[in-house]
Amino acid sequence: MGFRWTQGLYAITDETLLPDDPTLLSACEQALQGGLALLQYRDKSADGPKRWRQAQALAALCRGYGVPLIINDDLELTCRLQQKGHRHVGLHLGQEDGALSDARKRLGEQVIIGATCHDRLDLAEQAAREGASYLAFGRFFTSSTKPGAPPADPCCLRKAARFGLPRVAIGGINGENMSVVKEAGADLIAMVSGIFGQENLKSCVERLNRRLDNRTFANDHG
Ligand SMILES: Cc1ncc(COP(=O)(O)OP(=O)(O)O)c(N)n1
Ligand SMILES: Cc1nc(C(=O)O)sc1CCOP(=O)(O)O
Ligand SMILES: [Mg+2]
Repeated sequence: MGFRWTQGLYAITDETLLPDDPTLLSACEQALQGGLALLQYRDKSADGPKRWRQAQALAALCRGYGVPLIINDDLELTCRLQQKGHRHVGLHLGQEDGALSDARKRLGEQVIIGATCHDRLDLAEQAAREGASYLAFGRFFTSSTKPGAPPADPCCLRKAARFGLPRVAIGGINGENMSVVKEAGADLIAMVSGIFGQENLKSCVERLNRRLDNRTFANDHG
């Protein structure tokens, strides 16, 4: 199965917006129907059994849509899914989440591993050297999901083109402001509340995709 994941919308789950299994799975399925490049499972709780159950369900769901599932923070969970045969599962690591080089050794060369770089090119350079598959920059706008994330200027996206890796923009992005990061060079647009905080998720994601593809940012009210 081939996955084309290097451009487009990157939806990230949130345990407050999607508090139980049916809500989580139904919302993710609708978003996948609308067209995602990547889906990230982000659950900051310490409930291991819940995380394992939900991650397995999302991995099965994503496989049906040909979309990679990225696990936030948790190398062990990613390894367990890999051992279960889920070859389309990857990992996202922040600066406090363990060494990217160790994760790359454990997971192998083919697995998608993303790295948080804030707005720092030195962190991006290190992540690229250690084998990152994509580089994530942000936060670009005020984020209700993670208000304390350090702010970033969109110009870091353009400068990061030198690493030759897909660039992810994150933080407070929605249909109204995503043109700013897209025009600055973002390949993937990551959203929590810009997707999972909305109604009618399939049509919401379709609308976001139309805006991205057609670059009809200012006039698209559809
Ligand atoms: C695509 C993407 N970019 C950045 C982050 C943030 O990761 P991190 O800094 O580790 O913060 P937490 O998400 O763990 O709170 C991300 N998860 N995904
Ligand atoms: C998880 C996360 N990381 C960020 C960073 O800047 O590294 S901002 C963020 C929250 C993104 O949620 P929303 O799209 O609702 O703002
Ligand atoms: Mg993290």
